[in-house]
Amino acid sequence: MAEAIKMNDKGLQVPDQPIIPFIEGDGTGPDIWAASVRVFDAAVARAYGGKRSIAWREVLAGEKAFKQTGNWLPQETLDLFRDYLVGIKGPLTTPVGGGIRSLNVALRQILDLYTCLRPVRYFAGVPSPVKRPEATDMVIFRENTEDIYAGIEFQQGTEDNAKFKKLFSEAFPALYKKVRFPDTAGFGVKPVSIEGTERLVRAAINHALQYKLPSVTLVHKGNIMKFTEGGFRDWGYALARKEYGAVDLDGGPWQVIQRGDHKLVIKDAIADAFLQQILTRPDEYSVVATLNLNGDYISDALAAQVGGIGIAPGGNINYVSGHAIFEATHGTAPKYAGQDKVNPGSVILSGEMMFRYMGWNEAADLIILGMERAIAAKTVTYDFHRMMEGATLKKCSEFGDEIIKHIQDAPKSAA
Ligand SMILES: NC(=O)C1=CN([C@@H]2O[C@H](COP(=O)(O)OP(=O)(O)OC[C@H]3O[C@@H](n4cnc5c(N)ncnc54)[C@H](OP(=O)(O)O)[C@@H]3O)[C@@H](O)[C@H]2O)C=CC1
Ligand SMILES: O=C(O)CCC(=O)C(=O)O
Ligand SMILES: [Mg+2]
Repeated sequence: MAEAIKMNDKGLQVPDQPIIPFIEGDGTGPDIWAASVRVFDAAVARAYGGKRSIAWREVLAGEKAFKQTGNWLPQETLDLFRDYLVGIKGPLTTPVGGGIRSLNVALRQILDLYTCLRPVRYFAGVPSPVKRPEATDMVIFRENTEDIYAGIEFQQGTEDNAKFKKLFSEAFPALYKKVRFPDTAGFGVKPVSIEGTERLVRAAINHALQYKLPSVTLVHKGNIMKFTEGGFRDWGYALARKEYGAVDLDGGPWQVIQRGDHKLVIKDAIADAFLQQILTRPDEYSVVATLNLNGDYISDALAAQVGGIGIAPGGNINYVSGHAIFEATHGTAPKYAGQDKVNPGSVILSGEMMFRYMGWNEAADLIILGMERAIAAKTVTYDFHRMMEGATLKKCSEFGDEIIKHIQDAPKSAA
């Protein structure tokens, strides 16, 4: 019988037939979802021989929701993600400038999915713009509910903007003088809190300790934004000391947490320098904990480094409530919509993360195996094909078929 995944004090409780809500997504989302769901079902069937299966439940958001219900993000969608705890989604469009605010960001904020977890690893054979792509092996923990992404903005020329300026100029005249062109300025507010920082940094340190990784780097622009990004750095270090017994390394500010023979270094880097060092010295970084906007930029940059956004997965997770929605790092790639062309790899690997989160490691391992073998055989979508010598071009659906073939051919021991 299909049932909901639950969370209790022992952790996530996953039945053999969990109901998993999914959003198809806008643009290339439907093509990608069609290929991905077949891979998920094939991996589960091969791993558990019918003992386990997923009861997929479509929920609406974005253009499809608007067409069918007149609402971009129906309440029912939020209710079902809340009730079923774990879900997966395709990308959703956000217009630039005016129009609706991001539905992707709204889902994260409404469900309080405070960590955007984006692992970045290299698959052998993937074409990359750097000389040693295998040296990049990082896990990004991007804060998902605060920062300039909170959407607190006052549009230039509006009544609210005028009201905000009046309050601001009266309360903080000296600061207001710093606004170079006050008459024509839009304003944004950047909230960054101790609680928001602590829960994100805690998730990053827990991950590094669980997998015995060498370092957690707090990435910020705290030299300029002292009380937001600087706060993030200071509160991160303070949390490591308070909750994990971190001690200063060579007089600080870097720290070390010792757990048996595992030495975890807590360090920090200023975001601009970090962005050049991930290219020049990627092996010096492992777990990265950062604020919302930095994390957005860093995710796409690191994805490109290991071969592109076509295989960049992610998950939005609340480790306390258990709620999680997995999704690709990329967007809707609208110019390719309906062409059965783009790489479904990011959503397929987001599903792999989802299975691992559910404790279905056998299905997750098979997805990795299928992906590795499809790439090694050079049967790839256009994004890899255009940079690979001697590759065979596959459509989005065909790349899914290739992965399924390798999953079904996998030796019993792999399943
Ligand atoms: N979480 C979400 O749902 C996200 C939604 N968005 C939204 O998506 C929309 C489009 O954003 P945009 O800035 O164009 O960024 P996109 O990530 O959608 O696309 C940018 C480029 O990345 C490449 N790309 C993206 N997806 C794939 C894929 N599956 N396989 C291969 N290549 C891929 C393509 O490169 P090339 O041209 O070289 O082929 C594409 O033109 C916007 O409305 C944005 O707000 C953006 C990010 C995340
Ligand atoms: O919500 C969007 O449209 C963009 C979000 C984004 O780029 C991201 O989460 O990486
Ligand atoms: Mg992004």
